[in-house]
Amino acid sequence: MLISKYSQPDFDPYGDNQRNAGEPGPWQAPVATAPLAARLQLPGSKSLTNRELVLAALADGPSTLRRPLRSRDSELMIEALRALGVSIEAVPGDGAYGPDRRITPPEELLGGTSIECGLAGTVMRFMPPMAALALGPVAFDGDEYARKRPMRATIESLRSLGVDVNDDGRGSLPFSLYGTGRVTGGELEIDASESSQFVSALLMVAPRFEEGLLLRHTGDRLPSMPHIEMTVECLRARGVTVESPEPGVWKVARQPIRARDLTIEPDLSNAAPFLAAALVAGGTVTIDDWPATTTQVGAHLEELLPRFGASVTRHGDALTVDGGDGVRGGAQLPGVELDLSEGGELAPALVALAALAAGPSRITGIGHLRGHETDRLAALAAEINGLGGAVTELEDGLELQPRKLHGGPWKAYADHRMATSGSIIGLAVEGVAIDDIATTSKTLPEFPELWRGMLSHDGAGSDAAAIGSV
Ligand SMILES: O=C(O)C1=C[C@@H](OP(=O)(O)O)[C@@H](O)[C@H](O)C1
Ligand SMILES: C=C(OP(=O)(O)O)C(=O)O
Repeated sequence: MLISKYSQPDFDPYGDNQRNAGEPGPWQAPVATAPLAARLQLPGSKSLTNRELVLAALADGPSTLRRPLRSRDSELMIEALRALGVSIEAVPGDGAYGPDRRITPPEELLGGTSIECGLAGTVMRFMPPMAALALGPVAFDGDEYARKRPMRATIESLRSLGVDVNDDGRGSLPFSLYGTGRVTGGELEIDASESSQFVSALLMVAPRFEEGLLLRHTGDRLPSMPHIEMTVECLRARGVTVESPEPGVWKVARQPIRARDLTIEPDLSNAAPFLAAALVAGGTVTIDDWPATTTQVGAHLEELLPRFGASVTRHGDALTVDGGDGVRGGAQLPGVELDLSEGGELAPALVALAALAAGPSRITGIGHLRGHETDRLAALAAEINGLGGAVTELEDGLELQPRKLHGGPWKAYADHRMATSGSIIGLAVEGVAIDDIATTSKTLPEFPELWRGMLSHDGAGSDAAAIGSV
């Protein structure tokens, strides 16, 4: 299978975020030495950026995305769409984190190409149904671990829709399909219990199927429902009618997807480690441009962080988390019982807090995290236990007993959220050495500098200054 090397003419995700932020060896997670008084502006949402790129590419005219995310996952999506003939230009914007994007759909999507998915779930799940609308063969592959992420629902659903898919039967990357320029659509049953992205992917292209789509999820659970609601909202904002006659069933008729100019919200899931930091270091962390209403699951942090003792307030469009004295200042975080089936993406940050808590915790509903960038349940248990923790893996979650942690190596497993999870623990535990902080470039290449910036705006003298201001 021909797979092009990951390349971006106008962006080097590792440029100013060299492996371990320019430091030789592992990245020494900085310890908090004073309460925080930090204010941050975060780059755009990965989930919104990659949905809007896809929808813009399928729309009835050009769209502009303002303040889109610029990270490995979004650049992989841009390259994937370009490979199918979509024109995506960088246009000047007001963002500190990169240019805006003008997306012009082609007359006809073209195959005869290969798509590099990296480790991006959104690319490996969203692109194949779209590629089925292209004319010609399209091959898909990704990073080593990407070949372990579940893809069976994608492969089987395309086959059920009559698409010619070539794979080795393992239900994972690599595989290829042969697009004929059209998909009939109609009724389809899928088991999306391993990832909501299977549903989102089909709903986004369904308006372009000849007969639309009546999609029924057959599995016994469906994780990350807010991400499906996000997909439905993005479609509705482009004039597409999506009906859900009953839970787990969606109906989309053939109809145009409208072109649209829009501003991408900041990534609220990437806000999680920064907001969690207030509970560890003590003091306050404020995130600017927090949307008044949003489909992003990061909005649940407003209810989740108070479970660990934080107080959360909003002033205009800023959200502030006050962590009081913080673990550093002697605060005892309570243990928690959480079902995170809706917000698995938030689990690595919240598990880090639970590992620093004074009481036991049980975090469940996240069995599907075994199919994320790495097996996050195994990875979190191994790394926290390596620092002296007492974490037990459950079938669908983790149980944590309170322990005093010590410093030591922390493996990121090429998982951005493992890297940021270790950074949270490192705020309170001296000597946490993260092997690959550069892996944060998957969704937040600026993480190391924003993290250090947050710590330099502490309550010990400096004013709460904006970090990453636009
Ligand atoms: O559609 C999306 O943008 C996402 C859906 C979720 O995937 P899962 O349903 O596989 O958890 C989430 O965890 C992932 O980070 C992004
Ligand atoms: C699961 C995640 O990513 P992906 O979009 O690659 O599935 C994540 O960002 O937590």
